[in-house]
Amino acid sequence: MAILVTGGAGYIGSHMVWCLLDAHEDVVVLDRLSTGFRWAVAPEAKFYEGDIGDSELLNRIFASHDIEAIIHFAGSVVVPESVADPLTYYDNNTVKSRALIASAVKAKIKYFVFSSTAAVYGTPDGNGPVNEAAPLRPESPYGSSKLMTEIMLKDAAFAHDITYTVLRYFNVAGADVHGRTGQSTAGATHLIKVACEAALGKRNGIDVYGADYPTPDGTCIRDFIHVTDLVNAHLRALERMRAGGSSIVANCGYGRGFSVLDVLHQVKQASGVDFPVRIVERRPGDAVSVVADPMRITRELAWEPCHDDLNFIVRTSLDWESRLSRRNTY
Ligand SMILES: NC(=O)c1ccc[n+]([C@@H]2O[C@H](COP(=O)([O-])OP(=O)(O)OC[C@H]3O[C@@H](n4cnc5c(N)ncnc54)[C@H](O)[C@@H]3O)[C@@H](O)[C@H]2O)c1
Ligand SMILES: O=c1ccn([C@@H]2O[C@H](COP(=O)(O)OP(=O)(O)O[C@H]3O[C@H](CO)[C@H](O)[C@H](O)[C@H]3O)[C@@H](O)[C@H]2O)c(=O)[nH]1
Repeated sequence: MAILVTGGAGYIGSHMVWCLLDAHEDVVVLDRLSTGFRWAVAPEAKFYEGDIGDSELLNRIFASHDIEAIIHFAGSVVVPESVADPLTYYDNNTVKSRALIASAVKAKIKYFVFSSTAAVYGTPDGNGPVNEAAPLRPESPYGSSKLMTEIMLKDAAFAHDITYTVLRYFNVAGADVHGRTGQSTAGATHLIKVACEAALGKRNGIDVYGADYPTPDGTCIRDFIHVTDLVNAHLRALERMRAGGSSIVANCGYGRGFSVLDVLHQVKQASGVDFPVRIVERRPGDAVSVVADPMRITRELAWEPCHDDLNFIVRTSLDWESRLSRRNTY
């Protein structure tokens, strides 16, 4: 049987594809290549270029492959973009996920893993780590669009014979330790990616969006998880469901927060480049501090992170960024 990876040409999805192939799984990828790249998909995976909302294409995929599970990464991922263009986010993340879930139910797919986000929590109460029972108060259309998909999945699984795992990612960063893939989107907005571009001279420094937040150094705090640990959690989720585990929602993070300035300090140290840092206005939609309580994933999925180290995360990101420069100058 095969695993269908939607968004498998994107940053996290392309790592998932390698991880599944390394575990000797058969992999089918569906991606419309809006932010992903065909070259990022491992050659051993079967690739379909198309949209998750195209139910005819999905029917063809289900007819051609014996799909056991769907791991659903495809979506639009930039928080401020969702604030500026909410309806596009609701369409791509919610409406099209509904179509994908409907196709999965119709085809009697057994297992579904969904990429959700810490953005469903908004700004958690207090400064401590947030667990899965915390109130769900997204502060951006991006977060709301993902929360709606979580709700649809829960209701669909109640009514139909499908088991799901919702993984709420905190801030994903780093790159494949073998250098096979990494974050490659041009004009990226993610902090570590932008900082690495600045370190390698691809940008003229970095803007820090607000240094007047109620945190020790005034900048926002995030829990950065290495992408390899993250995709391994998906593999654990699949194994757990295959062993009869019931539907579950789990945070994916390490449980430790770093401020924006902490991260920039690490990137400067690891690269040896003192790039310019400019403090500018706050960015709409940013929560102050978002750190995971990883208890559930550790316990239920027997997940053991291997790369809980900001310096390692930054170094693999820098390595990938250098590879990308060489690749683009071929
Ligand atoms: N990067 C993070 O820090 C982070 C954090 C939390 C959650 N997530 C979630 O993880 C998933 C993957 O994120 P990413 O960082 O790899 O983003 P990405 O933009 O690199 O990957 C998304 C992929 O989905 C494809 N895609 C988008 N809409 C599609 C559609 N309608 N049909 C088919 N393909 C489509 C894109 O071409 C791209 O290859 C997303 O669902 C995102 O919400 C990411
Ligand atoms: O050039 C930059 C980029 C980011 N930041 C700051 O760095 C922090 C992290 O920002 P990112 O854009 O890297 O990530 P977000 O926390 O906004 O969002 C990410 O993590 C979320 C989960 O917490 C979502 O899942 C989302 O998909 C993913 O983009 C924020 O305070 C942001 O204002 C800067 O100061 N300058």
